[in-house]
Amino acid sequence: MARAQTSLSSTTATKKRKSTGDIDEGRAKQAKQPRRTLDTFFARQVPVSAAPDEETGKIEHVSLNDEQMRVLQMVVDEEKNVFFTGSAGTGKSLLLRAIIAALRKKHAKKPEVISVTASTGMAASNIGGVTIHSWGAVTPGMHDIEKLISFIKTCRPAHKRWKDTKVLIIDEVSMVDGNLW
Ligand SMILES: Nc1ncnc2c1ncn2[C@@H]1O[C@H](COP(=O)(O)OP(=O)(O)OP(=O)(O)O)[C@@H](O)[C@H]1O
Repeated sequence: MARAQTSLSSTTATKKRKSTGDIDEGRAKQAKQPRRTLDTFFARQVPVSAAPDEETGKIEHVSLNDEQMRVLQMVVDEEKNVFFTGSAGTGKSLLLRAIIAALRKKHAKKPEVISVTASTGMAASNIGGVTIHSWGAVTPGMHDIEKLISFIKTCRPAHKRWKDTKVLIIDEVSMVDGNLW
């Protein structure tokens, strides 16, 4: 329900912006800001990496809810293998951006240990990453794992990425071939 309202208001804002200019542009900007409740006002703020359509370099700070914060801790502090999912609009993308920001901060001296990928180009561009296939020289449809590994070894940049990476993020992982992962 909340998600439906969010997309409805942003669609309306876009239409209005075309016809009436500055005032509605301001409203559209306001609508994009997350709402702050009393609880979130006192909660710990964490940085999130900027969404690709936002100004570059801008670091936004948000208050994660308890569940989001727990997942962030499991990934960043406890270094666990985590699969998180949820219904539309439950805050997965925002959490992922917070995780990426926290990992980049933690591994600031060795940025190559973090790889940000997704199963599709669209999902990858939303988090400032690349497709898992181009990142890892993974040939779609190649089901023979031994062959695939031999192929990856011939592709030096991809092979290096596989070896250097300590944290591999895959957004929309459910769309990745189940034989591979
Ligand atoms: N902790 C939070 N504080 C404030 N706003 C939040 C928080 N978590 C999520 N939101 C807001 O809720 C909206 C939906 O979040 P988000 O896009 O991350 O959900 P999602 O689960 O990725 O949705 P979808 O599956 O549809 O892509 C966004 O506007 C986001 O800014």
